Amino acid sequence: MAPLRVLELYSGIGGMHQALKESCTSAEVVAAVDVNTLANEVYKHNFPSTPLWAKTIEGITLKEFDRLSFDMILMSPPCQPFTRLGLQGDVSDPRTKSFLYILDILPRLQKLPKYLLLENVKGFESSSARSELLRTLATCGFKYQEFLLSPTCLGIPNSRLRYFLIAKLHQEPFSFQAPGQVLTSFPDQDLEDLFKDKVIDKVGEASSSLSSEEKNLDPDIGPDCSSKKSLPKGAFLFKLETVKEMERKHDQDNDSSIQMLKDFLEEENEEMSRYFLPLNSLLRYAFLLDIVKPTCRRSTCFTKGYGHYVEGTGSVLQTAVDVQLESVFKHIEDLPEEEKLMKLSTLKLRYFTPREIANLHGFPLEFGFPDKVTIKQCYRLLGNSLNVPVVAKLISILLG
Ligand SMILES: C[S@@+](CC[C@H](N)C(=O)[O-])C[C@H]1O[C@@H](n2cnc3c(N)ncnc32)[C@H](O)[C@@H]1O
Repeated sequence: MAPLRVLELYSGIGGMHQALKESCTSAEVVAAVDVNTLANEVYKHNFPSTPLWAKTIEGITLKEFDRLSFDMILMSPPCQPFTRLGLQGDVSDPRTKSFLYILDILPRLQKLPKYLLLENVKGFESSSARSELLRTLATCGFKYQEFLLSPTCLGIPNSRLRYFLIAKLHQEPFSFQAPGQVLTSFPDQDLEDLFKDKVIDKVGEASSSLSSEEKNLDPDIGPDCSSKKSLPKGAFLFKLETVKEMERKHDQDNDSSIQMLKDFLEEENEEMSRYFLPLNSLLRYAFLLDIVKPTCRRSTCFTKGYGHYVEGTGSVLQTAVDVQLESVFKHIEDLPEEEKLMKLSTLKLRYFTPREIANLHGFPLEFGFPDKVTIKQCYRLLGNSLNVPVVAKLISILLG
């Protein structure tokens, strides 16, 4: 059989392409489209033979689309119009224009693609853009299924709750299809559970199977710390964390179905010193950081501001593994600044390296960044990207 002809829209650094490879599908990406010059350079570095269209999607004509004669669309449209802490401009946000253009083009194609996969943030499921998408899919005769999934459901110690839609044309419905419901686990994960409580009955309602962190987590910005700040002082055990949050973290760290972070970490060496948190950040933000050890089985969503903004952009790593976090933070607020800093420094906190984030995202070791890309730029690009094994599994389900 001829390889599937795949069109990758909003291709960024190529997370979708990587997932397609990992899914072992016989496929060829016939065009990858993105306007971001730097992302395109990273894409080219890793997928040199793929035709890269460095232009806006709305600049591609119907004729050009038709000429590509693709069987599948993989796409991650910009998320900002749908994030909870964003302005939620939805369809009126200019960044949604290209997506609406795709929806307009789709029914007019000479040959409709057989398959479609879309990734976006949690929040998309209750947007008007999603309603438009479903309307277009119905017009064209697609069967679809929606999901809200995090890498934790594949045993990966990273929260990155994302909306996914898979759709196929003129075929039998998916065997597990749950119309009008957003599934929060993969269909082969205990089917019984799936239909008992692992669905969102009405769009936008959080399912009982999501962890409390994932229910509250802002998909792009990370946990909302402002609510913690407004809690009465007595509610904090230490580090502005509620007992409930600490229990949740403890439970996650004891969940042996999830791997330990150490499996994803680079070896500590002198080079790592550049990832240590600057002292002023330590003093200012220590109470708000999500601090994890290599033996933890969790980390919060790494966003594009990681390494630049400290608060809520992703976990930091405690490399002094024998130091007790609780003892460092005990009564620390009563200490003079210098002593506070001395205590905090004993934790040896550092940022995860871009390679470590790429590992958690499931990019293989051979995936790399051109030398000219700075660390900050790597964080930005990775923060915009996706979890490869989650998408690879969805592609397999879609084609299965
Ligand atoms: C959420 S990111 C997708 C990242 C990608 N899946 C990856 O693995 O890196 C959205 C991407 O869409 C691109 N983009 C946004 N608006 C666009 C448009 N109108 N035309 C083409 N690309 C666009 C951005 O440059 C960004 O790289």
